Amino acid sequence: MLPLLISEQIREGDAYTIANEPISSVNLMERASRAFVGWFVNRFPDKNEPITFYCGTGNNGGDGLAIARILCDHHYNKLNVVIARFSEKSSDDFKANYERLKQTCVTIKELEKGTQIPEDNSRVIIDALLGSGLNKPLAGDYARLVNFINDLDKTVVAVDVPTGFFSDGEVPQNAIAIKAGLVITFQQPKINFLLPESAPYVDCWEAVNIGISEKFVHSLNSPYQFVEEKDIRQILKPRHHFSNKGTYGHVLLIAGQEKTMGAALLSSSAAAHAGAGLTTACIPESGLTALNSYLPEVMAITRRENTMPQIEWDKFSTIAVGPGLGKDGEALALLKTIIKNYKKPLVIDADALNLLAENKELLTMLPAGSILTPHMKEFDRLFGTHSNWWQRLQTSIVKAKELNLCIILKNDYTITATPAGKAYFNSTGNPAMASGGMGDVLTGIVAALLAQKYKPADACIMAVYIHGKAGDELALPNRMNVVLPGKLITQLPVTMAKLKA
Ligand SMILES: NC(=O)C1=CN([C@@H]2O[C@H](COP(=O)(O)OP(=O)(O)OC[C@H]3O[C@@H](n4cnc5c(N)ncnc54)[C@H](OP(=O)(O)O)[C@@H]3O)[C@@H](O)[C@H]2O)[C@@H](O)CC1
Ligand SMILES: [K+]
Repeated sequence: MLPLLISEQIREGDAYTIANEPISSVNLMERASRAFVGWFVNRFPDKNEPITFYCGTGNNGGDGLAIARILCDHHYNKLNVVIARFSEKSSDDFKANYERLKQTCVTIKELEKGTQIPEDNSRVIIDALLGSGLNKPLAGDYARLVNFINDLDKTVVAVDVPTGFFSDGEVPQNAIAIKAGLVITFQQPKINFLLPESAPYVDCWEAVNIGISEKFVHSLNSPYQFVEEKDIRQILKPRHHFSNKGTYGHVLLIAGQEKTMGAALLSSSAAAHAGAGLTTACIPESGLTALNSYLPEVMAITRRENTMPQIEWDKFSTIAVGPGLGKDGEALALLKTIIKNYKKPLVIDADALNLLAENKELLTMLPAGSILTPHMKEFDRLFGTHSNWWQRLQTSIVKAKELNLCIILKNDYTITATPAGKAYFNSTGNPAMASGGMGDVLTGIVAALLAQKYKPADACIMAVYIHGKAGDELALPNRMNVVLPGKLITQLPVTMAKLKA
């Protein structure tokens, strides 16, 4: 896992690396700037393209000056630097890089407080005004310059963080900040890049390694973690010879109503495709023909109106409840019966989450290690309204701990909060997956992995990753606009096999 740090910890990591590698501060800046350039030259290979750098006088500005010099060494020949002298202070590494840049043929302009901003005819803009040192919203000259740059409507590449955008903590609504087409960020994505508030400011980002001490970073034991493919490869177990269907557990999905049988079919199919040894669906009697024809692999327990279904609780390795279940009195009675009789972790999704939201006392009665899979609205119904995602992130951590549950908060970079107080950000998935039924598929995968004896936190992290990865494998190479859930399900065995290879 890649630990994600808040800006104060990022500064500590820089300082630790400087003191213990050891490396001088200006050489660390040089390393960061070279890492930036390494990525930049691949994306912007045209050396005749006019590029303007807007640099502040702190270390972010110092990076900007160093990047301009290094690009000049690479024979980029239309480089202009504008230094925003809005503060009396300048950092030592800024000063050192200013002296170095003066030795090159890069044009340097100085922009004083309150003076007119010069015309800009560049094609590409590098934003190196402010980085992770931001400590208040932009105002005055900074705000004026940032609005000017945004109005130019050019391709903007931000160094480390778009100027004015807070790396962590609550992002003020309508904040004035650079709208970057690309952010080349140092060492780790900043936590707020992974939350929806970043959408207007960060079109895409790339994290480049600058050699910050990994030992130190891990010692901070950050609650925020970024899940990468290597982490999933480590957890995923191979299927062995001489194993049989019993080895991989029995999932029971309690789902569907007459008009929402699709949700039951998708979640059951996903469980079977994600490797559950046996899958049973508890569905309304009217859905039996659909189940038998669509999914001959899946067994059925049928539900009749005003009758509680007969369930042999001990038979099942895990139970998932909710997709298409409805929120009527019968659904509530069924949910209560499940909670009363079943003592292993449950997976709770969709309508079952809304039933919990309306009957909050049930939340504290769920078996330890149970998994909730809310999207934003379901999350707020359960835990109260939130005005931003930073708050939601904090609540997910607090509630997962307090209730001894895992919470999968669905979004781009879906967050899994665990009872151990961690929040894992997923790194797979794409907008083509924004389609009805995708959540039902995820529920089926989570249940299948629980049945295969993965610990609840691992089952969540893996399911979310695999779900997104299957969507990426379908959508990205084929440039698909939409990936339908049924299609994604058939990709699951392929994706899982690749991850085990
Ligand atoms: N440390 C390292 O070794 C490495 C660092 N690296 C680079 O350093 C960057 C962080 O640099 P930084 O700490 O100097 O802060 P930076 O973002 O340039 O801001 C400068 C100053 O601006 C001020 N300020 C804040 N908010 C403001 C506002 N709203 N309006 C006006 N002023 C405002 C505030 O000063 P203050 O107001 O507190 O006096 C702040 O100190 C990081 O993003 C990365 O690019 C890399 O080279 C890797 C190695
Ligand atoms: K910046």
